[in-house]
Amino acid sequence: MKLRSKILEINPGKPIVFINEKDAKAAKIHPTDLVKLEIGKRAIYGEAAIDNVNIKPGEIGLSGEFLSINISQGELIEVVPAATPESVRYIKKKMKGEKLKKVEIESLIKDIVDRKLRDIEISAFVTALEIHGLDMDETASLTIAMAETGDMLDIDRKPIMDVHSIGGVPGNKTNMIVVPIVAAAGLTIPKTSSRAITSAAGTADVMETLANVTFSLDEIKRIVEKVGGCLVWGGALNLAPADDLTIHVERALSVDPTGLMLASIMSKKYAMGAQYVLIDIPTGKGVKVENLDQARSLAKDFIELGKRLGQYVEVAITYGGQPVGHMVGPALEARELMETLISGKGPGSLVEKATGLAGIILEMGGVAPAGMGKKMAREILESGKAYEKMKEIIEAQAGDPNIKPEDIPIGDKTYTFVAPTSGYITGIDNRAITAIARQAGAPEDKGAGLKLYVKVGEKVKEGDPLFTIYAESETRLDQAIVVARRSEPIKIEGMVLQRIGNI
Ligand SMILES: O=P(O)(O)OC[C@H]1O[C@H](OP(=O)(O)O)[C@H](O)[C@@H]1O
Ligand SMILES: O=c1cc[nH]c(=O)[nH]1
Repeated sequence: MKLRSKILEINPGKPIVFINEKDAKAAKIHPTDLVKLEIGKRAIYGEAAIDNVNIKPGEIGLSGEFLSINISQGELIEVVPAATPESVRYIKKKMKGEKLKKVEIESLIKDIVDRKLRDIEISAFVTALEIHGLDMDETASLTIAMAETGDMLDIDRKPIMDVHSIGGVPGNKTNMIVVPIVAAAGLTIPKTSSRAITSAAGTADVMETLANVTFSLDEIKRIVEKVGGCLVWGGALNLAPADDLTIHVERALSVDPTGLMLASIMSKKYAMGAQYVLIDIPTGKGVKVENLDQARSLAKDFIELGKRLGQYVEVAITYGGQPVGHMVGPALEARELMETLISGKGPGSLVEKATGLAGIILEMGGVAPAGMGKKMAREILESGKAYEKMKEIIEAQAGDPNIKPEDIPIGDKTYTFVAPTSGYITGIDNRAITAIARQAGAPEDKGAGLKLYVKVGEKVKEGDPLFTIYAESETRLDQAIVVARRSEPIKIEGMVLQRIGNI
């Protein structure tokens, strides 16, 4: 059936094809069906929705997501129901726990990128990976397929360094301090980040409170050639384009299957042309990797995958037993890291982790002698050189380089929890902290999150503040308070943990 295009000024987050019910019935198209649009020799795909208000018979409404495809207003388009993609069979194969072949993985990734697989099928794929995993051959095929379905950055500088955290720990704004330290030392570090997956703030969400994170590859190249580094959102570029489409589903489920995580991270590093990559694996209770054995095994996988991609990879297993620093949520984290960069001092956990990671990269890149990287990283931070470099990066990414931490807007609806009893902080529940911050609206509401006043091992008196929740709406604040009351985000105990007698 040929219908006339009507480009709509709406962006539902995925390509939606709106059809009048009369035409839908005639063409045998049902709501949520996959629809194929034939425009000359091109075929593109979207999900069907019925709209009798804005779309007349003979018209087809196309959501803003189709704009990049170069369709003009009023163009005649052949609209047909699409056949079920072959890759759905491969998803079912993985659901049964079978190994996928390279060609099957390539076909799956191509179908995700071409939008032939809808969120419902991608979600089944993510779930199958969460349950059955991928072996190293499958992971390598997935990584290369994810990278090669997109563009590759080609920067004429050597060496190209990169850093990536597997995430999972609340308040992990560390790489926003690592990147300016490394770039200030003269190394090139084109850092791409994803938005939050399981946490309340991905690095791209935090950076977005300070500058633009959405650039084309040419723009990234110009930024990196000018200032030596960047902090951009991987999903904005046509770089490993399947990554953001799968992350969108992972975020809703708050899962990050290991094989997909390896491919997601390493495909972005591969596409950016990184030669030396440092991977941060936060390890501890309530994060993605809970013990050292699991961390070492994952480290081996990253190193092996790097070898297959021609990259030199090192891994830092870092302490993830409680949040990094005191702030959780995009704007709050941005305030904390900018305060740290400006003063050269900050919470011990943040400064230790950032200078430790940056130090390893400085040694990998050959600008610091072995064993001296951390000291050099700390000097760069304390001397203000890292802050000066961050200002350059913010300016190159169209932000205000002179922004003050207190100018970064945070939620004005707040609620503070206080210690119900005196004692020592014996635990901070990472999962509960993330759940509270997300319920408060993070990462979408940039000002939402929470501020911790205490860390593990510290002493509190009854009535001392433990943490403040920040939200941008009363409703979100109330919901976050309920989540906080239901969980025990901060554990306080006296020095006597248990009394046992009469055994
Ligand atoms: O904690 P969750 O949300 O699961 O993980 C996602 C975060 O981890 C990585 O951090 P970085 O960019 O290396 O700093 C990703 O890019 C993203 O920002
Ligand atoms: O970029 C990232 C980070 C963690 N996990 C992923 O899947 N991707």
